[in-house]
Formats: sequence, C-alpha cells, structure tokens
Amino acid sequence: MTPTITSVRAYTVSGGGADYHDQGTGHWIDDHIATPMSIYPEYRKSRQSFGLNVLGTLVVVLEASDGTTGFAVTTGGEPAAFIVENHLSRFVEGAAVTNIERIWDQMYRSTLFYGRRGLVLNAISGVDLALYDLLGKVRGEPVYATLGGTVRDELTFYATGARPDVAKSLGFVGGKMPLHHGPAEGQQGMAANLDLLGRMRDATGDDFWLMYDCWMSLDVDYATRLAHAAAELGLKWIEEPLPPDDYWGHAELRRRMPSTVLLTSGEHEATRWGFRQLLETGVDIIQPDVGWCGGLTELLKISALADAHGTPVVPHGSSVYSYHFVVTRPGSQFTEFLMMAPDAGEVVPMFSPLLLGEPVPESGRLTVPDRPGFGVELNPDVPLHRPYTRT
Ligand SMILES: C[C@H](O)[C@H](O)CC(=O)C(=O)O
Ligand SMILES: [Mg+2]
Repeated sequence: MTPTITSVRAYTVSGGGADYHDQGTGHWIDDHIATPMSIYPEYRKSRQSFGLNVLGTLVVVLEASDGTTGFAVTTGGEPAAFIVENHLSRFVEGAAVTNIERIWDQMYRSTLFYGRRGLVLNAISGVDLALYDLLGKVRGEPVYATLGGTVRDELTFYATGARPDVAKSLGFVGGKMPLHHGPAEGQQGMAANLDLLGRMRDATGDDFWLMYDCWMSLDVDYATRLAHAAAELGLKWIEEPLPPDDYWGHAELRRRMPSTVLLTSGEHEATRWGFRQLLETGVDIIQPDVGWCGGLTELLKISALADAHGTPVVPHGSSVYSYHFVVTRPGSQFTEFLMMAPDAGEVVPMFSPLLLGEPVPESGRLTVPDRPGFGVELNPDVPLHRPYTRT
C-alpha cells in the first residue's frame, strides 16, 4: 500500500545553510555588490545592511506512515515556516506520498490571494522538494530516477564568486563575478567594473568563460553600455541586469546588446506564467531557482516551456536540488556552483554546515550520487527551531 504523509514540520536555522547570503562579515558575497538599493549610498557597501539575510533558512520535514522521512531546505525562514505549518500542511497531511501534482496545485490555488511569487513560492518550493525527497526515499531511488533518468553521466560546472582566476585553476569551465558598481556610481564605477573584468581576462586567458552577475541593479542604458564595452573583453553573459518585473526592458536590452553577449535572467522569477513572460522577452538563458520558482513540479513545466522556445535552462545555485534536475535535462548543458568559502578560494558545500553528504564538484565535474531522494541528510549538529508548533 502507498504510504501517506502523517506530518509536516517547518523549522528555521540561523547562519549560512540554504540562506547562503546569511554569512559573517568579510565574505565576498557581501563586498560592495551592485543592487537595486545602490542608489542609496548608505546601503551600497553591504547587502546585509538593507536586509538581504533577513529571512534565513527554511527546513521542511515530512514523515510518512511507513516511518520514512523526507526533507528539503530553502530560504524563507520564520514567515515561510508560518505559511507551511498554518496553511500548506492541510494539503499534505493525509495525502499519499505519490500525490505531488495534486498537492502542488492545491498549494498554489489556495495561496493565489496573497501568493503567486516570492515568499509564498519559496514555501511551496520547500514543501515540493521535501515531497520528492520523501518519495525517492520511500521508493529507494534517487530523485533523478523519479524524474525519468539521466541524460548525461556527469555535470559540468561554472563557478560563481569573486575569483574566476582561482575557479579556472580548480577546473571550472567559467567564472561569474558579482558586478560591484551600478549606475549611481557613474563613469568611475563603470571603469572599475571594466578594469576588474580586464584583469580577470588577463589572468584566465581567452577561452575561459567570464560572466557578470548584475543582481537587478542596472537600467537599460547602463546595461547596454556595459555589454558593448565588456564584449571587447569577451564577456559571455550579462546576468539579471534589470528588475525582474521589467519584461519590456529585457526585450529592449536584448535588441540593443551585441549579439556576442548573452542575456540571462530568472533567478527571482517564479512559476510557468512568470517564465512565459520572461521567455517572450528573448532572453538567451533562463535561470530558475528550484527552491524559489515553485519546486521541481513547477521547474519541469518551466523547462518544457523553455525547450519549446529553444532557450537553455541553467538553474540558479541550489546544490543537490538543481543537480537532480540538470542531470535529467537535455536542455541544461552545464550548471552553477556557488563558491561559499569567504574568499572564494576553495570548493566547500554550498549549504554547509546544514547537510550531510552534500556533493561538490571535483575538477569542475560531478557524478550525481545515486543515494535515495536527494541523497543528503540534515546535520544533527545544526540546531533546528520550530517556531509554529501545532498540536
Ligand atoms: C553573486 C550574486 O550577487 C548572488 O549573490 C548570487 C547569484 O545571483 C547567482 O549565483 O547567480
Ligand atoms: Mg545571479
């Protein structure tokens, strides 16, 4: 008999974990990175100063009637824990572990009046990923097998961090750097952005991919100028240059940018409907985050839509949750690894120290482990807090 889900519990964790922006001081990920808030000088130096790490990590744990447990981690912290415990749990508890599509549909429809994207979709994603982990563990198969099996033997990675030169020596195919200066920092900022790119090009040679992650900080005019100047230095792509709601700006920017530089976006987009709009702008690669876009159930739909547009899907970060997806998709030729060492100088597990068994690329490559579910466990040494206990 198919086991049913007997309980849903939502926990928070502070520091690191799935909220990878929640790092200590001196980390490259909070070192004067251009953001939508950079127009305010007082919030320019640090993203934590305007609250980037305010949510923290969400851990969703599911228990089945046969005693199997599944779990997932994402961002969303305490407010997402409230939504999971007090709203979404009703669609999960009592359901068969195989009923993922129905549970997703009920979670999405029932939250439309206050959801659709952002925090609510983080919470839905967390539950959805935990459902896949549980189903895999009940069946004794890795999630990639549940999705239909692999299309490649190993994953190929580019690295995101402050040191593409180090990433090259570690075997990655490319390095994506955060852009440090936005339009409010004028011509001097633009020159510094191009100078860093030039130095990294000198250090890595002509064939290494170099990309700039602009984290929603630019406008069409600045992004156009940056793309033309950076094309001379062999920039492969310009990522998320505009606020996600500006679909029209994305279309205009694609028209104005040189054809040699790719336009990529989507890590802050959610659901098939959001991605439909983004795909129609003509972006060259979409980058859904499986922990934010609606989970695997939704990512499969987004990816089918992208295939029909001929647009590759290269998911944003998300460690094992991305790896089990990418290894099953012909349209996802490579994947991202976020360098979480404070100086981006070595490979460490992205969600460290929260997970046990979290695999990392070696020489820029990884065979996805065939352990059941997502193949990871919660580290018992990391304290979990359950803010909304139900009786
Ligand atoms: C480096 C970026 O600003 C951000 O922290 C991560 C990201 O957007 C990405 O990995 O892509
Ligand atoms: Mg990005």
